[in-house]
Amino acid sequence: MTANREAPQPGGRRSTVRSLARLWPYARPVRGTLLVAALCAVLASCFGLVTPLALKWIVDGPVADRDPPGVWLGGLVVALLGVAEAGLAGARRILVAGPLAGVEARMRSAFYHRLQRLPVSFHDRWPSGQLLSRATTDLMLVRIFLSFPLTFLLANGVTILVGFAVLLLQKWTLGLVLLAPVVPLIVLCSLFEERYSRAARTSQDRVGDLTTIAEESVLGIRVIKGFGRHRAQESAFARQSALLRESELRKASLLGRLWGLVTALPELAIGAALVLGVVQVADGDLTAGTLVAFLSTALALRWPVESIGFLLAICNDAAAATDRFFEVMDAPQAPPDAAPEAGPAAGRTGSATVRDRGLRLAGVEFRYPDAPAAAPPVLRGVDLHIRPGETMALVGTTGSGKTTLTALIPRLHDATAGRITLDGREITALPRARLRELVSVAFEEPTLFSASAGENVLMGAAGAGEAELRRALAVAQAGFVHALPDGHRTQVGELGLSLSGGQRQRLALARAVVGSPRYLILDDPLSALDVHTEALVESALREVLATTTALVVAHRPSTVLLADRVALLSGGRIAAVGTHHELLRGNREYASLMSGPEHRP
Ligand SMILES: Nc1ncnc2c1ncn2[C@@H]1O[C@H](COP(=O)(O)OP(=O)(O)OP(=O)(O)O)[C@@H](O)[C@H]1O
Repeated sequence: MTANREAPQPGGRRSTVRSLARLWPYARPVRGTLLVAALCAVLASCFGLVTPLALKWIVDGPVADRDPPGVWLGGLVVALLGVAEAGLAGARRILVAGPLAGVEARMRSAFYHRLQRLPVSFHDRWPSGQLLSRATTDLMLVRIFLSFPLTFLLANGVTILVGFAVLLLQKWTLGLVLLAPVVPLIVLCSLFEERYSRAARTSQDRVGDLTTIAEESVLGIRVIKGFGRHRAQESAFARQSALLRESELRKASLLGRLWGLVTALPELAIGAALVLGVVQVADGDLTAGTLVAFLSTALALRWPVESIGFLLAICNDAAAATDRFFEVMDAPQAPPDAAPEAGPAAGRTGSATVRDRGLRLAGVEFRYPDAPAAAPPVLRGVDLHIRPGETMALVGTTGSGKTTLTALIPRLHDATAGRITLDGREITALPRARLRELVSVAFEEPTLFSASAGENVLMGAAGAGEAELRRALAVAQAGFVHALPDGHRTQVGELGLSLSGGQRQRLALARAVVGSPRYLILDDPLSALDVHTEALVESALREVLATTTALVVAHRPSTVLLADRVALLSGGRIAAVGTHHELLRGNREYASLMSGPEHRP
């Protein structure tokens, strides 16, 4: 059980700066704070650079003149500079912490909002771990970038420029010696950036794959235990974990090598400047104080220069995270709702001619977006009319497209051709919210949420209250809810796994009927019930079905008998429509499906 769906891979070489620039709309509201924080960092660095000048003054002044009060004064100035530097660094951190946590939270909300609105076909394609890791680890990397490297790249850049200006002013010959490593460092950094950005992307994609395996293992723990697959699952996890470790080590090795060179080259230059400086002092071309100040300034520039390596690394991690974030944010959304119609008829479905009323599918074709080009559509030329108040059973072999067809009516997928109308009105012309008020669905797999049993049911209809909840629970024969410790307020646990399959199915059914929808779509709603409960649910459902127009996917005669007519789906088309008995007598495929191959006309 490893991730078999793959998130789309990025194509081509990307630019770190262009990727990071896309964060601007999210960072914009806190730009003032970021600017003040950057100023604090620049000021702190500048104080660090003033300290060597104070040292020069102490060495060439009070020390040379043997003036103890002067030395004390100099010491006090140096101490105050240090305190100011530390205070500014602390202030910067405090300033950015709150606003940037806000940026991260806003990005996460925007991401979640987007996920909720992306079409089902997107979620069919993307592994859940890839989405989870983008919403968590990647956004954390983005916050780290905004709070640390963004300001420090600016502050360190300014510090390096000011520092070198001071060095050149103090003694330009020695300054040039220190500038010698600049060109090799630029070449090294650009080589590093190219390689590290690829490694960062690989690593973050692997975090997503690992998250998918972990999530599947937790959700599928019953299957894993039931089939004794924990060792196989563990080795799948270990393999993915090893891949992640490998890419993390690659990142560490690239950063280690860069850091080594970024540290060594300036150290060599400082060593050379020291030797040259001492010779110049001996020759009387330079004062000892200037040499001390020069070397102190050079040493104060060590951190801004050495930090370039890991600041670049964090920038690349954040750029990969930003790309991954926007891959989801840029994914095409479901087409927008049609513009609302003006006038009193807007939003109503009741103005149809008698012929059009009810649910009608005309020439409907559907192909999954990721199906191979050569594969035939799952549904083609589907024509079906369910009259108002009628219940139609949909029967077909497994994989014939029944679930696919039911998904087209609430527009979980859009038909690739043909028309679906409710009381003569095309579903694509209805706002989705209105469509989903009119059409209610109980899926074959009854998904529940970490909420109370009652809240799970009431999700089926906005504004429904206690009375509707009780009625829906009664219809779905879900009276077991009242016997739970807190009645319908009892939490049902993640995915409802604390309930039996039949109990989950009855809650899902209650959710579908709670809003007394005008159209009801039930995908094999009774499959997990025992014969006794099934009979009870069926008799209650008959009452609900009498007041709605319903399409019920059925595998068993008992479910089919709830329907007025039956449609047989075969080869992607509606092959026959009639009553259960008519089809049983006249259609060999139907008879075989309902009763086994021995039941032939
Ligand atoms: N998300 C998807 N992407 C691509 N193909 C899909 C997808 N979902 C289903 N299919 C394919 O569409 C076809 C119809 O599937 P569907 O689930 O509609 O069948 P069904 O009649 O409901 O089957 P069952 O009775 O077993 O529930 C199958 O061949 C299936 O492999």
